[in-house]
Amino acid sequence: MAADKTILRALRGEAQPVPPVWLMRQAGRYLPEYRATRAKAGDFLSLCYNPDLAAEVTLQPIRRYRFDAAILFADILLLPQALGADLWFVTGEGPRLSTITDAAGLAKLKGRDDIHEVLAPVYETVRILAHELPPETTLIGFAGAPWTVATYMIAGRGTPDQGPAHLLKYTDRATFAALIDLLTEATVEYLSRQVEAGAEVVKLFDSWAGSLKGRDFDDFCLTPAKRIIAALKARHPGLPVIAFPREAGERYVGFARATGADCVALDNSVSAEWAAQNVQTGGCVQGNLDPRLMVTGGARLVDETRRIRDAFAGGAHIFNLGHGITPDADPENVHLMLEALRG
Ligand SMILES: Cc1c2[nH]c(c1CCC(=O)O)Cc1[nH]c(c(CCC(=O)O)c1C)Cc1[nH]c(c(CCC(=O)O)c1C)Cc1[nH]c(c(C)c1CCC(=O)O)C2
Repeated sequence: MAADKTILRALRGEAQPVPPVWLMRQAGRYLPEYRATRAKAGDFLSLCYNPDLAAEVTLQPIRRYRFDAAILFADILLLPQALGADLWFVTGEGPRLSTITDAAGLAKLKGRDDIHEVLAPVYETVRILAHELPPETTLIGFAGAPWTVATYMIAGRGTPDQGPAHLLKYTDRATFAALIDLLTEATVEYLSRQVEAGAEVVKLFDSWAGSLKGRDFDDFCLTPAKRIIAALKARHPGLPVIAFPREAGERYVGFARATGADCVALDNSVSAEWAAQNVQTGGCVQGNLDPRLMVTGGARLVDETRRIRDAFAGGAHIFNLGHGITPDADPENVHLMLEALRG
């Protein structure tokens, strides 16, 4: 029965007349019911660590839109916190972390097996969801990819060009590489526990992959993803994995084969027509509608939705945005997109 879920069929490589659909950040500030639950929790991190409320916000977009997948409500920065970094969110600005700038800072972090006490509420959220989701809905667990998580740990915040992480990569390569290794190993443990708790698919978010070029892309995006996917599949045979090397451009070509991912998620900087010819030939793809269309709506949203659906109709495809839906999106536009996709 489970194998008949639309998302799992796509991940096995099946083309479907209407592609399954979910949205990155589908539980988020554009929904009034999310804002109400976050207010009840107090703040974003309290919401992440409250299993009942985190499960509630995960379910909200499923009730409203009947998406084919639910993504666990958590954040990629919970793992650095579990490794011992300080983490807080500044309203209207984003995340802040204590910084890792040298070997001494790295040495203070915990080991890959010492993360589970902090992350236990996340596993509990997964268990609740595995129980509460409609039987046709696939539950996706996730983690940040090592490079993207490292960029936040090194800079202590989001950065436009990931400058501090690139500098550490050149000035103290041993520390930088050791941080990537620790994150690679800890991510395997973290995702493994999510799968044991009931996640059916896992997704690796490498939001800043596009700033790695040449050999750096191989060493710090591709190779860690390959190691994580191989270790997870050894422990959980048949586990489908979605990889999102955002803004990888030409490097999307062959990424699934090189890493062992079952699906590559595309941002909206590549055209669906190009990706159908150059990426989808290697297996399932996910994406790639511009999230701005969820703000502007109208005929353009309808046309672009159908264009992307039709471009990928020859192979396996999971419909999604090219990046997360934004707080200024109109919830009605999600209905408009779903009607265009299914009609
Ligand atoms: C880089 C990154 C982060 N977190 C994540 C990424 C990778 C994907 C991407 O590139 O967007 C991933 C993430 N963050 C969140 C999820 C939950 C699942 C989902 O609905 O997609 C997922 C999968 C919730 C969240 N994570 C965050 C929110 C908004 C917080 C709030 O409610 O105030 C949500 C719903 C906060 C967050 N978390 C992060 C930042 C930079 C911010 C601040 C920016 C912002 O406010 O949008 C780190």
